[in-house]
Amino acid sequence: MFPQKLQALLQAALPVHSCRSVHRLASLQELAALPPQRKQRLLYPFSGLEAYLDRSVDRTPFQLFQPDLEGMAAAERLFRCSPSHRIEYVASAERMAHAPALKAPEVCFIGRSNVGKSSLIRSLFALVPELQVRVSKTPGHTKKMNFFRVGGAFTVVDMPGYGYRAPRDFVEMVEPYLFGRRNLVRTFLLVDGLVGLQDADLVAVQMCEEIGSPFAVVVTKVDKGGSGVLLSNLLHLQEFLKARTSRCFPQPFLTSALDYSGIHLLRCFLAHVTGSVQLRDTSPC
Ligand SMILES: Nc1nc2c(ncn2[C@@H]2O[C@H](COP(=O)(O)OP(=O)(O)OP(=O)(O)O)[C@@H](O)[C@H]2O)c(=O)[nH]1
Ligand SMILES: [Mg+2]
Repeated sequence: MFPQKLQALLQAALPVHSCRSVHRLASLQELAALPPQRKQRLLYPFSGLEAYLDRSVDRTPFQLFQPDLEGMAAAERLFRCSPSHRIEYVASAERMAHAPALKAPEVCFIGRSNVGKSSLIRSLFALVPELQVRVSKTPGHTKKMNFFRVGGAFTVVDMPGYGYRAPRDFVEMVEPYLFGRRNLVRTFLLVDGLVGLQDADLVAVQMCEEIGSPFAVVVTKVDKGGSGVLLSNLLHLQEFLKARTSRCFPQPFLTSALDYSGIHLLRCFLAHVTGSVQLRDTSPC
């Protein structure tokens, strides 16, 4: 048999789910072909809503994170694998004591079960399709803290969700991590754009404030449903954050794991807060 034919047969026999294909909007290069307005909405989803959201807010302390394309491209390079920069799953832990001893700056994603934590992380890592980040329609899917290494630059931690079908030992697992992990540089609290802030989120915000280190809010699933609901949830969120928090980054990050809105910006923010890229004209966040 010809070697090429043999290879083709072998490839046909490989399980097709071993590697996802890369979504076309996951890479900045592919966005160049989009109409300018669509590209702007995808890269800076907050900017289109700023006029509405900003009206009740004193602009002076309002800090927008709006890196240019060059900055986003530098961040994107960190989210691509190379032989000297491996992006990989490291370990899962049910207790802080079992968390891997990693020295790089760390960021973690918390939020209600089903809010889209794992999906968001999966879209951040979409340029590494062989990396498995498991998501599910069923709330309570992620049961442990999952650690992903981005070369030597930083670590991303996917947390189990709180609320409905949360692991019974959620508090014992997550609280010691949030209060005790010394290399944790930023906590991202996810809120569903269409559901808005829930009681359980208020407890999580309170906890983030008590931890005493900076955190940011990520609004998920902005592709879903009408913008009216999203807008009113955002106004409420913004008023709440302004009145009740002192550690939260004032700009919520609007994202969709489905159409990649805000994913490029969030990659850049992660790279920035972990000190992995230097951006022009951007103050420390
Ligand atoms: N339309 C839309 N659906 C999303 C988005 N992100 C997540 N989902 C869906 O929401 C459901 C839950 O997603 P997960 O990422 O597993 O949620 P999670 O927060 O990790 O959930 P737990 O692990 O159970 O805490 C899945 O059905 C996803 O497909 C999004 O941006 N847009
Ligand atoms: Mg999950």
